[in-house]
Amino acid sequence: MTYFDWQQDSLLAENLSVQSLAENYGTPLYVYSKAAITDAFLSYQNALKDYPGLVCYAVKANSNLAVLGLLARLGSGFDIVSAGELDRVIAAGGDPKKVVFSGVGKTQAEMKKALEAGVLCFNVESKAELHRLSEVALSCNKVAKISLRVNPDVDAKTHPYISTGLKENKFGIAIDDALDTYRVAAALENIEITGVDCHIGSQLTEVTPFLDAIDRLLVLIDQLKAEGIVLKHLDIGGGLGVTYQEETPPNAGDYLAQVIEKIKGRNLELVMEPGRSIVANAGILVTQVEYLKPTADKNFAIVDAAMNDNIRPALYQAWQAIEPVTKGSSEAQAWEIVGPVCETGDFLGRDRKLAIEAGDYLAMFGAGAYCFTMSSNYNSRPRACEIMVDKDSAFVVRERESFSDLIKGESLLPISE
Ligand SMILES: Cc1ncc(COP(=O)(O)O)c(C=O)c1O
Ligand SMILES: N[C@@H](CCCC[NH3+])C(=O)O
Repeated sequence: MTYFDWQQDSLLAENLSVQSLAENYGTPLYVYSKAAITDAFLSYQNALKDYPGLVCYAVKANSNLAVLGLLARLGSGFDIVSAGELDRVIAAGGDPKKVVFSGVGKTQAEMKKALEAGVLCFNVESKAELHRLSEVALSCNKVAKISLRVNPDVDAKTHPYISTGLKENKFGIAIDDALDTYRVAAALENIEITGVDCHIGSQLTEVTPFLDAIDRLLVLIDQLKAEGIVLKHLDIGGGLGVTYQEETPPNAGDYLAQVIEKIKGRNLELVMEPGRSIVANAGILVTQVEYLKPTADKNFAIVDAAMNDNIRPALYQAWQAIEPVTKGSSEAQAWEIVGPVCETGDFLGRDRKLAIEAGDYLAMFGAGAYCFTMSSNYNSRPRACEIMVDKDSAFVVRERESFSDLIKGESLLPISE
């Protein structure tokens, strides 16, 4: 099923006209499809029907409460990287006992909060973190369940900024140090070893790097077993890619079938942390063309969304499809789709062949993941409104920010003579 589809010349979000949504709610506007999120989650969940496992949606991809609440009701667990994300999960009705806590820089306060909430597991990324976690757990009389995030040194073959499993990356514990670090963990107070974890990068379009990483972890799991450290779960992280342009990533079912084939018979519960593959193609960013500015060199279409709304093109040269939401009859030309922000890098798309006029609405696809969550107020731009569509209904799931949101917490200096 397609969730953003064309009916004659008009783009629909489920059953609703995107043009009408833009007119009603204003732009820039994020539009999410409830059915798209549900189906993407269920493709993971269904792959686990004959194997014990837990899908822990990576909150960082899209942390809107409505998204988290929807996934919580479907039975999802969550992968978090901050106390703020834990608070969001709880506020959305998620179960902290299904939460894994990742991240290289957990503070003492964050550890305490997560211990008190009773999270399922801490994915520990260094020996120093292990010592700190033991101290914090001791001080609040809790036992911290842990897995070590192992950096298996495999090439995820993705953009260098979103590759995390090579030894030069800051993430995880080098595979060669993992055994020793588990021995340290086994001797620490208030620490219970429950698993092992790896996350080698994001937007992977092949299964091989995942399987290579798992092979390395299985060797480690056997070595640990020989020392009497028996792991209950294997967390394979997130990272499965999506189609933005012409990528052909495997679907979740095929990917998980290969993972399960590799680990079956080992009595290991499977944990995973997908983010992008659940929400990316469940969202679009709708923007209006403010001005057309043809120049001798290039044609610029200046739109009302900018790098502060979606920084992916500026940050990773990411390509996301852009189309007018109502197809007109004007002639297609190549346009640079740029925002109003005062940066040369403020572009959403380059050299796009489009038939557009000032006032038209454009949809940027693949905008459900790592778009709103990485948005900012740069240039004092209020963040966009987010809505979720469910068949024939639309719900505002985050209001457009106002000037008072922009200056919240700020104050003028007292006047001194
Ligand atoms: C530890 C961890 N888990 C899960 C994810 C989610 O990854 P993705 O959105 O690529 O599925 C990330 C982000 O890459 C991550 O850093
Ligand atoms: N923000 C990145 C993904 C980062 C993954 C975080 N571990 C993107 O938009 O592609």
